[in-house]
Amino acid sequence: MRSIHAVHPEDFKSYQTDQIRERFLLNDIVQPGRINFVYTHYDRMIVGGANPLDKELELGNYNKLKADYFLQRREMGIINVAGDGRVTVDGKVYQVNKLDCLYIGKGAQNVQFASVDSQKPAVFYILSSPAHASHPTTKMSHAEAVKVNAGDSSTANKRTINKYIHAEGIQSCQLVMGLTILAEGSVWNTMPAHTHDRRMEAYFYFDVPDDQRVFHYMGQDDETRHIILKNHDAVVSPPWSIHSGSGTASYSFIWGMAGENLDYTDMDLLNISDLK
Ligand SMILES: O=C[C@H](O)[C@@H](O)CC(=O)C(=O)O
Ligand SMILES: [Zn+2]
Repeated sequence: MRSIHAVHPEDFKSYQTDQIRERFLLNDIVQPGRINFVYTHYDRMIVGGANPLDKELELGNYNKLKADYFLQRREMGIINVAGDGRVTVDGKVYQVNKLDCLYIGKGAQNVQFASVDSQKPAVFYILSSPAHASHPTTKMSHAEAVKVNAGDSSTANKRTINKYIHAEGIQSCQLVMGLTILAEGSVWNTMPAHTHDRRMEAYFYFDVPDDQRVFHYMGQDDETRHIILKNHDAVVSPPWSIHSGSGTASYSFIWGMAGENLDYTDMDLLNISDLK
């Protein structure tokens, strides 16, 4: 499990393209037939992916966690972004199809990931943060997620925000998780932009056509930078940074946070006209 360390906003101002990519880009989490994780030092959020083919993939233990098993002191949120899949938690099987979410509470010891059809494999995006209590393992389908319509086609930011793990949804210790789908012809997410000093955030872009890219914006509001992402790339957003993107085509993305609170609406909104 690779680690990434936290970056100071003053240092970030001098970063060039390579350094921005090295410190924030998680481009290696989805690999065929593998399960991969990156340990971030942003609220100790672990970001991962599981792409099972013919064989199911077992959630392993990692030296870095110094735990008896992965979820001994952690909780986990999983969203499938591809073919039909199954997640088994301590012997109980959950059907997790595209855009469905499974929350696994602290204390679950055995977790396996499988694809229903290896020709159309599942891609499970995984977040895990430290947990102090055990909340029930809960599945929420895409249809059951709370939906918020945001933006407008006249500003190319019409999108539907789907909330799964949050204060009024699936209960957790600190994980907040959901996904946003851009309407056809809309390309801007999270604009107007915001920060939330109380929570880190990670974005994972999916359903980005192979020959298209997302320009993801980072940095303090008066000192922004961009990083260009392809399908299945994730990017970490420090608490001081905006996180917003514009694609060369429509796309979807999973957002996930950990930190002080579970309140989705705790955002410091920025004026577009103040961005630099
Ligand atoms: O803190 C919340 C997150 O940044 C996202 O939920 C924002 C988002 O999906 C959007 O506006 O499109
Ligand atoms: Zn945010």
